[in-house]
Amino acid sequence: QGMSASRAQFQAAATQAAVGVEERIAAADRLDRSAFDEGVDRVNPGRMDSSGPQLLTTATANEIGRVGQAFLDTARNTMVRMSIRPADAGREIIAARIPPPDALLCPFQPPKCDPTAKFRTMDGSCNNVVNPLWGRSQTPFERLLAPIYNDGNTTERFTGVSEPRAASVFGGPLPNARLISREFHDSMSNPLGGSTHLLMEIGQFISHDIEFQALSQGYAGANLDCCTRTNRPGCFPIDIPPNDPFFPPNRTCINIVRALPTPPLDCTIGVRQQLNQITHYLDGSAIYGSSDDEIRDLRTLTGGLLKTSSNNLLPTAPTTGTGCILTTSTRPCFKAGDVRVNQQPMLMSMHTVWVREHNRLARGLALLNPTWDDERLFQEARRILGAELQHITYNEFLPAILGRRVMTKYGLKPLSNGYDASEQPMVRSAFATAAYRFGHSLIWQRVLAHNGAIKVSDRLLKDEFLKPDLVYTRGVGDICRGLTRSPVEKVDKSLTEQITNHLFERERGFGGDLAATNIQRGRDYAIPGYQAYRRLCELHGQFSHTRIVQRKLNDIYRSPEDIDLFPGGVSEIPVNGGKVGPTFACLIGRQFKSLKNGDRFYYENSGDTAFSGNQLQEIRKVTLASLFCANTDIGTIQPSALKSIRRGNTLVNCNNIPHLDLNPWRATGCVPVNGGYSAWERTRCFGTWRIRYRICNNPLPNECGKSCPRQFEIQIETCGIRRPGFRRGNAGPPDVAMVSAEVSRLSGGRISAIDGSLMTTAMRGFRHF
Ligand code: HEM
Ligand SMILES: [Ca+2]
Repeated sequence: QGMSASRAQFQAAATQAAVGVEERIAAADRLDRSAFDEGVDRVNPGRMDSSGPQLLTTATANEIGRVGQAFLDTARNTMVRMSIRPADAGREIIAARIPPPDALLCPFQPPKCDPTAKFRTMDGSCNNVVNPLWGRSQTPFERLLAPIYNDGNTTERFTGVSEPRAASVFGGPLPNARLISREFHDSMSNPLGGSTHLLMEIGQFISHDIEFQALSQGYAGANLDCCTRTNRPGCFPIDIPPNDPFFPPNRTCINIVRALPTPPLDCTIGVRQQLNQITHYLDGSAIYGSSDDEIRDLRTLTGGLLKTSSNNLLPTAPTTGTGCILTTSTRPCFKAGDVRVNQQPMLMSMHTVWVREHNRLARGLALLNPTWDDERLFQEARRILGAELQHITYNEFLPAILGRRVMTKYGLKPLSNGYDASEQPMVRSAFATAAYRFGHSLIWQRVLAHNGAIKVSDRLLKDEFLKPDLVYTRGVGDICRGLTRSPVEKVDKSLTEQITNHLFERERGFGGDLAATNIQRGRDYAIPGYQAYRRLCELHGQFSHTRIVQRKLNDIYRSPEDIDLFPGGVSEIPVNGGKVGPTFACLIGRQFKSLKNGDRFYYENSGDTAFSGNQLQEIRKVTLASLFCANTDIGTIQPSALKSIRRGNTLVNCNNIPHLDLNPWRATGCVPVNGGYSAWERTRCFGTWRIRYRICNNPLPNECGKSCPRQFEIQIETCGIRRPGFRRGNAGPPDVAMVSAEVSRLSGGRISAIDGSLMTTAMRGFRHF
């Protein structure tokens, strides 16, 4: 009773709170408009700082962001009307579960699904047929723990609705993110013996398949300049503390914009959430895009192929309107299923290899199944490629990162457990903002291209950001070979200076800092601190840091409860056989468990969407080594490409690398029927004659490998005498019109009429149509 009364009150307050929300948002827009008009925010800024080109936020995301802003505004206003302290607002509003007032339109409307569809949708909807929006592109990240927004600057566990986590549990501000970066995340190079830089690149590629946060933009898609105009809803810049060892004195700020707000998926009035612009599923969206519009642009629409440019490179992108904002390169940048493709050449190469793999599969399928049209070839190739990507992730990549014990604990090994429709596939915000950014510690400072005999290019990463040149000059093969012959860094607190001082640098001293960005981003999402996740993972009471690291963290943070998740997690001692510590192993393990068990199309699943046993056997042969062999001129490679060349993993000729054989994909998708034809049948007698006939049961002649040269065969025979021909002496020949009508009926309309001469041949023997 009490509960429902207060819900009604909440509902009434929310309805009132939503009044005038459009005007309030318009006022914020005017601020951005003036920043744009005055040349502060620019579409093509000279400096890019940490987040890179924010231009990459899609129009769809921007629209949802506006609605999100309206929801947030309503939430805040509701709390004021209910006289609830900002400090309690978050907890109260989550508990109240208020449906949106009529004034606010929910941007998440479930689509109609075809539950029998064999292929994934492009946007990931309808994967879960009961909750068709789960995992769709342009839906919110999910959370493991309730956020700690610091509205009103309080320090309690469950707090406000929107302002970043900013306060220490002892009161006062958290340590500055740049300060933590430079004091804690030093730039020592600690190579990880035995592994290659490919471990970094495939890790990044996987992240670009499952998550891409929408960031705030200014007027007309301009990049917000939060260092010049600070106090705006989309701004969350980092002040650079004085005496920075690297940045010059005239640089005082790192430009960070906030992630766009979105309503939660159920559109209750609640706390700020963040938006994932791509499909949460590991489904090849980095290759195909996350919407019907994107894929339309990437396909040739013949033979199931994806577009390429000369030398079998990715298709090129126009310089404007695509997130391609290069000013330094003379060569065009690339277009792919994920717009971040142009970030650096190792990533561009990885994208290229996958597009080539798709086209290789489509061509192979076309040879085996000449009757398949463009759409069928495209979807079947996409389905195989998605399986290959999942197999590489769960069979090669994750075991290297997590070690055998963690793989077993979360059921991540191939062949362990199946689809669970109640498992939410969505990417969790702690994973997106911290745990899976462990990969930033893997980054080696150089980009190598290798031609098999010698290094043909060996430059600092900062000189390759946002430039496709190396791909054009050295080619994808040399860059892939470079990846399998470069070292990778240990996962530890050290991150290369290439990303902590020089990220996207175009003017010396004005690069971004990815470590500081990660910390600031965690606060933007208001994920709780490191200790909260230790408790979630049942690791509290144990120590996972060396004493030196522990002491450093104690020096920087006033309370252990204040420690941000990224620095706390990335600096842990790795688990046995893995590369990350127990907290990140737990968060990564849980995420990939839900991406597996929550994906109806996961490649090992049985049921309607299953691959056959023979097909699975072929998919299980796929490795990064076979992928590179099949799609580049690499020629030789070590079989475990994530591991460096050494005894037991020496270079072998690509001919000796097992590879996927497409034969099990010959003529799938139809049920072979009795040799293709039905049994012979006879009509009743019409006078002294009747028709003998059989029908091809295949969807098309020759489908399923069964011979069925024609659709329909007839013969006209005399009643009582079972042999061809019309016996002289009986009552006259059959009536042409009657036979015609009968044949038309029997053939299901496929043969509309036969004339006299056809009838004569049918009387002499078989007549095929
Ligand atoms: C040269 C290599 C890389 C560069 C330059 C790079 C750069 C960046 C940048 C600029 C962001 C956006 C930061 C923000 O504003 O919040 C980001 C996000 C991210 N990075 Fe990296 N990164 C690299 C490699 C990796 C690797 C190897 C991994 C994982 C194995 C990784 C995982 C992530 C994740 C999970 C995000 C969040 C993505 C999102 O939700 O939008 N990155 N990275
Ligand atoms: Ca995806």
